Amino acid sequence: MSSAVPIRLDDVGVTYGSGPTAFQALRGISLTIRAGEMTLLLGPSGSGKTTLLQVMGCLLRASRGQVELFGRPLAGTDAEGLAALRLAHVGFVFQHYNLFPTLKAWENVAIALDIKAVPLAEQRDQAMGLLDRMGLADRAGHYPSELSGGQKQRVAIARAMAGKPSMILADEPTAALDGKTGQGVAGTLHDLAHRDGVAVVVVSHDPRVEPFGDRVLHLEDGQLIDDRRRERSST
Ligand SMILES: Nc1ncnc2c1ncn2[C@@H]1O[C@H](COP(=O)(O)OP(=O)(O)OP(=O)(O)O)[C@@H](O)[C@H]1O
Repeated sequence: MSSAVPIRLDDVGVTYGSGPTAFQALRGISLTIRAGEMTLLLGPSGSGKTTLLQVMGCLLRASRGQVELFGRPLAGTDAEGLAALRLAHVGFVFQHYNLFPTLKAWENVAIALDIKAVPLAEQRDQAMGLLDRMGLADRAGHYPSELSGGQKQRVAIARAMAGKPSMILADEPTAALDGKTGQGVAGTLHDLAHRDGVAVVVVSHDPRVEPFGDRVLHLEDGQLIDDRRRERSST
């Protein structure tokens, strides 16, 4: 894992559209995301949380300002270069899991290893190891439809971890889960930050996730209005 800062943004703006319908979704965001901690991104609907996560994950280019991933400026990096950076550094977790329904749990994890060109023979072992870590060893041969929401989200987290990413970006990972299950998933993400040194960034509306954040960023109208660090996580 690189020792450089995972993500640095300097005066980043994102404008959707152009002309009279142009909309500024992000306005002058400057921040640094650190490894080994879980950063929460909170804010009202439409405040720009997903847009900011997409910029961090190299899915969306900033309209202005500088973005650096592990010390490397993204300006001037072509689409292929951005895709390579994503593959090397970023794992994504989504609200609705985005698992392949026709693949078993371990195959859903292994597919991320396949993209990373891990030899076939090792894919199953690595996928099983990750599922074991998520407490899902006995569910490895099940299809997503046979898993609970929390189990599906843990498979999705195992898949996100499969490429040994330096950061995990999660968009509303607990929104579809009941309270206790959501807290369990938030705890898992917190653990990945602290035990594996991964930079975890979680967009959430879910107040139950808040205690798991080491740092809480508040966005409003595309601007960062608050940036607080917790002394100690409650987990
Ligand atoms: N592709 C797009 N084209 C035009 N406007 C967009 C586009 N994507 C997002 N927006 C607008 O940009 C603003 C920020 O959207 P974004 O999805 O980042 O907010 P959010 O804080 O994640 O919202 P939510 O909590 O509802 O998911 C919103 O007003 C949204 O309507």
